[in-house]
Amino acid sequence: MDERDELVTDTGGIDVQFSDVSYSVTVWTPGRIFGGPEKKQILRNVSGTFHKKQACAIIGCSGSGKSSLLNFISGYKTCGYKGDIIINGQPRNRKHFMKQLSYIMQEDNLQPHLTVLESMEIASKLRNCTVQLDVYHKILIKRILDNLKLSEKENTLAGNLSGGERRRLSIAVELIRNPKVMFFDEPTTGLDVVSANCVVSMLRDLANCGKTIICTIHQASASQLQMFNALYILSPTGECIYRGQSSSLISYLSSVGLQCPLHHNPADFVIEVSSGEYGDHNETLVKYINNGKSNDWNNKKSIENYVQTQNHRPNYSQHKFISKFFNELRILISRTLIISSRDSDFIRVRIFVPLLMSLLFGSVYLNIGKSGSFTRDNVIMLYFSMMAIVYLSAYSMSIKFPMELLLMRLEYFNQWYSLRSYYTCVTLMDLPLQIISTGLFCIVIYLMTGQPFELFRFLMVFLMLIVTGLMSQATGMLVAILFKNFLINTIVISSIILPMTIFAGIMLRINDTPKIYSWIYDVSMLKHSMQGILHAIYGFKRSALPCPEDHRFTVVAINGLKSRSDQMSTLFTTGV
Ligand SMILES: Nc1ncnc2c1ncn2[C@@H]1O[C@H](COP(=O)(O)OP(=O)(O)OP(=O)(O)O)[C@@H](O)[C@H]1O
Repeated sequence: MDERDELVTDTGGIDVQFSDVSYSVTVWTPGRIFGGPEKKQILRNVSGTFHKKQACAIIGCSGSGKSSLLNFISGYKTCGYKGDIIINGQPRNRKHFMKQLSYIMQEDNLQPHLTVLESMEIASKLRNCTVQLDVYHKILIKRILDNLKLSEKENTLAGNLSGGERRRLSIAVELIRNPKVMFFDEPTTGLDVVSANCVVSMLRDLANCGKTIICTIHQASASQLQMFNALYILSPTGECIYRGQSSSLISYLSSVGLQCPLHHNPADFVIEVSSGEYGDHNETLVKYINNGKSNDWNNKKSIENYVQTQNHRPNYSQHKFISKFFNELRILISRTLIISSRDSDFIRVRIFVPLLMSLLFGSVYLNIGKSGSFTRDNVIMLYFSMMAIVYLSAYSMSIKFPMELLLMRLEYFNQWYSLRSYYTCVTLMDLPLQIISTGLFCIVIYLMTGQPFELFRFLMVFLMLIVTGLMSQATGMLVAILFKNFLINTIVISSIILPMTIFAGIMLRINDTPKIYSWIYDVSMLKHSMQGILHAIYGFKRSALPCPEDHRFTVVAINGLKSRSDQMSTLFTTGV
């Protein structure tokens, strides 16, 4: 079978079954004397099945646990959950299942600085692991855009699309991968009725193509409700009060004595019932549907009908996802280059802020390095220059990275690329920026403050600053990954760097440090960087610096001294 045949052949759908799913979280209760954690049950032993070729909506009032259920079934979250997930009759293999699903969340998984067509092409390149798309894949992209009514917006930036168009583009980029199961978290929230109807009708079309569509809906109109094949309704206490066909909902409620008023939206009515507006019926309903285990209201016949109509619907491809590191890397790098060329504010700040800082330092400490009488000030200037690089590098990464982390998490969860390719791309793409900004900073400082005019000394100082900057960036990235929050990142970064400034050998002399802390000097990157910079400036048999008579010390090159510690202590203890 050639690739084209494979792309138009439906390889069978997926039934997703879950049983006795519970989810509890730890909450802090202020009512208790000293507060303290308490377990709050969000989902209570719910069960059910989402069938292939069906679009199923999970509905319920706000906070009933719809997103929590979706997160667990998709495998996006597992912590705090109990229960079994069965895929086509077999226990779920999460890794394997992830390759067959797409999760489209409320937040767009879109790069705002890419056009609609670019977003589709990059998604297709990553999916096919190719840097060049062939005619067939271009046609496939056109077909998906036509189906989702986005063809006219091909050249519009994703960030400039309307809410409904963005939602449709989020779905379009995922369709490139042709997943068998698609999860949507509130795809209609924030859309007007027409756009919401358009999205729901598209979900139904996708189900008719053979996919399993599972989505949470916050507020559904009666007409939208009818477009779904099946409904799964949660009570405010996280139990199932209905599971079955959307068309059977009214009969189901009647069978327990609840008459939906004429002209009343059944979705609104069932939510009102679950909230207790017509008395407490939840217990009866949960028992009646056996907390989702009962299959009585699911009409299999209607499912078969959709199977028969699927050939008349657009068919999205099934293709093996083969991840090739270098191709992924090339595609990610080209994507980053396009985005950077359109969003250059961050790059400009990264280059111009260090440049301005170096001009300020340079003008304050003008030609200070030429005179032996200012050696101490020169050492302090070099120390502050290094600290400027440390702070700029650590903060730039810790603040920029969390912004990308959410998108990366979604793309990675949806199997767009491997983490290895992503992190390699981030590091490689930032390296030239780091080199340029540190290079400009170093050139200005070095020349303005009158450091020795020797290329090898300059290159050594430059290298020390680059290495220190990269280490600070790595620290910033680590903190960003661990805490994922700008405010916490800022505090944590400060509390890591500030104590390190003490152990750089400048603020506190090594010999004066209590023995218990002396090991910190061995692991302090600032101390090693500072030592390297001072060696570059004053070491390597540098001749004596001119020093006026009235100064007590004539500064000599320290290279002649026997050991590194002698050199350092000479520098610091002579008051230089
Ligand atoms: N990690 C958590 N810690 C504390 N509470 C949580 C946590 N995760 C979820 N919850 C709580 O669980 C309840 C269900 O959350 P969930 O997002 O699943 O509801 P939902 O039905 O999707 O709500 P909505 O329709 O408003 O989006 C909410 O009350 C939420 O505050």
